[in-house]
Amino acid sequence: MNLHRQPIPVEEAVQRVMKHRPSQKLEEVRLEDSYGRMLAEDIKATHPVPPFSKSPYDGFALSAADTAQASKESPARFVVTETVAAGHRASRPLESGEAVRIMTGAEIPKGATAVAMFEICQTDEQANTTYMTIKRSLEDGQNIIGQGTETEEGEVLVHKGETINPGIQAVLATFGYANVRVYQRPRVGVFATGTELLDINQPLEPGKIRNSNAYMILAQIERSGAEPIYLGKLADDFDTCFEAVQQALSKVDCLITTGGVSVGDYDLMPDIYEKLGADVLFNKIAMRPGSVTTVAALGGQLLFGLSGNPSACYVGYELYTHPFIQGYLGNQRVYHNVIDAQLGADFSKPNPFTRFVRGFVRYEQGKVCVYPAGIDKSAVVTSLAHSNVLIVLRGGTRGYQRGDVVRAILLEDREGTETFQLYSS
Ligand SMILES: Nc1nc2c(c(=O)[nH]1)N[C@H]1C(S)=C(S)[C@@H](COP(=O)(O)OP(=O)(O)OC[C@H]3O[C@@H](n4cnc5c(N)ncnc54)[C@H](O)[C@@H]3O)O[C@H]1N2
Ligand code: MOO
Ligand SMILES: [Mg+2]
Repeated sequence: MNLHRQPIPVEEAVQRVMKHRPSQKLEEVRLEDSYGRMLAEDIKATHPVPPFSKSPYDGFALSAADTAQASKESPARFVVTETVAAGHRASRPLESGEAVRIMTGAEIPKGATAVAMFEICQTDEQANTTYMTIKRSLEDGQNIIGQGTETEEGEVLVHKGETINPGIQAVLATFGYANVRVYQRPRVGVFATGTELLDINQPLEPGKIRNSNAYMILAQIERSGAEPIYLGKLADDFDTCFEAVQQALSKVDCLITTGGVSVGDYDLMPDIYEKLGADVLFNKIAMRPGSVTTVAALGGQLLFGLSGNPSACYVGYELYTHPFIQGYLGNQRVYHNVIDAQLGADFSKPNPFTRFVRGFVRYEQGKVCVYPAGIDKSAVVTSLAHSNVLIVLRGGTRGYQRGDVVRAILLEDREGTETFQLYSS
């Protein structure tokens, strides 16, 4: 066991991971299963929108020229020839002096150049004929949504690499994309290691704790847009762990383990990487928490050895595993977005290494503030419950005061950013 590991800067660790940027695979999914997936094709308008000129109101379609002289004193009078509901078409073109009763969304009949809303029209019946009178003039094109006025055929509306949101799903449906090409979600395996771990449905026993990290990581993987595969928990026994890890590699795109990466007698991951012949990219980072986060590469696959301490595990995932997963997903903006924000509370602990404080955002009188979410210790789990940012406190600083401007990494923002920038400058 090498007790003297050389810590590398966070940026360097991120770079070493991203050098292994994976290639993407495509698949087709049904439109109803596409929410949150990343588009692998540009989406073009396959027809104009709207595909035909239509009425935006319930009213009467008529020729605007017929209303040119209409006034209170001498209203224009029309014969109502028929009623056209949405989904139907007029039986014949309109002639001068005729109006068609038309409903919102129905196609404008030939010969009509405007629509008068019901509210400005009067109707009356005479000898089985319905008449409509109007006391004001209309302009050509008034109250008509013209064919193609929203979008012309051939226009690229959504680009490859965009994440499908409800609006994109509506656009896809508009153009009849029953299936859509997206980037495959990588299958990310998760093992929790530790003889002390109980399943979540087991009662507490002396010296044991429930396995919380696995469930946290499964949700983090989901939040990153990948497919989590829970592979179970492993006792700290070398042969068991080695076999399990080796076998898992053939079933997943990349593998996360939690626990066993430090220098303890039962921290087995370093020896497992060695026996696998994996290339350890780093095993010590100048950061808190998560300094022992270890990443190894084996034949194009990455093995993320996250810490067992819950907060360290959480931070290690967001800094290193999240951007790597974005690579699989075809996302150009692989890193979490960052903002400058005011620190909402004093943070008096000195920061020998760059510190990633789990916190949350508040908007206060137009200002964006970030607050530490609770006890700032690597071994703490409860403060994670209210965390949606990592507050970045520079290494080599003696503490921060409320009101200081700090950087915060946004964990729940979907936008992302192309460059990894920990500090403003
Ligand atoms: N002599 C040294 N000791 C330690 C060092 C060091 O540099 N020298 N580093 C400390 C730091 S920093 C951290 S962080 C931890 C990292 O430990 P490991 O990643 O090896 O993790 P374990 O030892 O397996 O477990 C640590 C802690 O976390 C709990 N744990 C583990 N798995 C889970 C789980 N799935 N759910 C909930 N909690 C879990 C475990 O019970 C331990 O309490 O090492 C320090 N030691
Ligand atoms: O990796 Mo430990 O969390 O640095 O405290
Ligand atoms: Mg340990």
